[in-house]
Amino acid sequence: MPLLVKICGLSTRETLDVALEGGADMVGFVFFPPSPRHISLETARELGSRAKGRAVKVALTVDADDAILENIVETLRPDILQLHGKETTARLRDIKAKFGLPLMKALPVETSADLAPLPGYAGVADRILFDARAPKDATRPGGLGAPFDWHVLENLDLALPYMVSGGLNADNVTEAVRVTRAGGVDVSSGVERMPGVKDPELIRAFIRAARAIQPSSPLPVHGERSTAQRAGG
Ligand SMILES: O=C(O)c1ccccc1N[C@@H]1O[C@H](COP(=O)(O)O)[C@@H](O)[C@H]1O
Repeated sequence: MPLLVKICGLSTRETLDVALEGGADMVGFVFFPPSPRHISLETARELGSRAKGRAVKVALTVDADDAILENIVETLRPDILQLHGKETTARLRDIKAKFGLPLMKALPVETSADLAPLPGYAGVADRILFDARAPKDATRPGGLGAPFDWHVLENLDLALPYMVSGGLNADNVTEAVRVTRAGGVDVSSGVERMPGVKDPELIRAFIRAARAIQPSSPLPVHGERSTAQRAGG
C-alpha cells in the first residue's frame, strides 16, 4: 500500500480542491477555536460534502466533549476522528462506543519516554499519529510547524498503523519517512504561506514529494506499507 498523505487544516473550498485533485488520501479539518485553522459547523457541512468519497475525511478535535463531537459528526460526516488532546484510553473507548468511528490518537513526542502510553492506546485506537510535543506555553497542542527528533521512532515496533507529523514539508518528508518508517504523513504548517492560509503550490509540492518516496530498506515491520511490500516479495 502506498504511503498515506494527509493534508490537514483545510478551511476553504479552493484549497480543499487542490488537496483532492493533488491526490491527498486524507483531508483534515480542525475544530479547535484557538487554532487559526478552526472551521465553523457551517463550513464543515460544505467542505464535508465536497470531500465525500474523494478522500478520507478527518475531524481533528482537542479534548472535545460529546456534544461538540455530535455536532461535528452530524455536519462534517467524518470517516475518522483525530484526537489531539489529552484524551485517556477510557475516553477513547467512550468515544468509540458512542460514535462508532475509527480513532486516530495523536501522541506528543519529544523523547523516547513519550512512547510509554503507546501500549494502552494500541488497545483502542485504530491508528497513531506521532506529533511534536508543543511547548508548555503554546496556544495549541499541534499545528506549530515544529518537527521532533524522528530517531525516537527508529526502533518502534507497533502493531498499529502510524503516521508522522510535526513540521513536515516537501523538503524533509522523505527523510522523516526513511527514519520513522511511518505508513503515512500529515502536514499543515508546511503547506501554508502563513498560519491558517494554505498555499496551493506548497500543497501540490508536498504531495508530489510524498508520492516520490521509495519504500525504505530494511522493510518496515508495521507501517501501512509493510503488508503490500511483504506480499510483493
Ligand atoms: O493545526 C492546528 O492548528 C492544530 C491545532 C490543535 C491540534 C493540532 C493541530 N494541528 C495538527 O498538528 C500536526 C502538525 O502540524 P504542522 O504540520 O506541524 O503544522 C498535524 O496533525 C496538524 O493537523
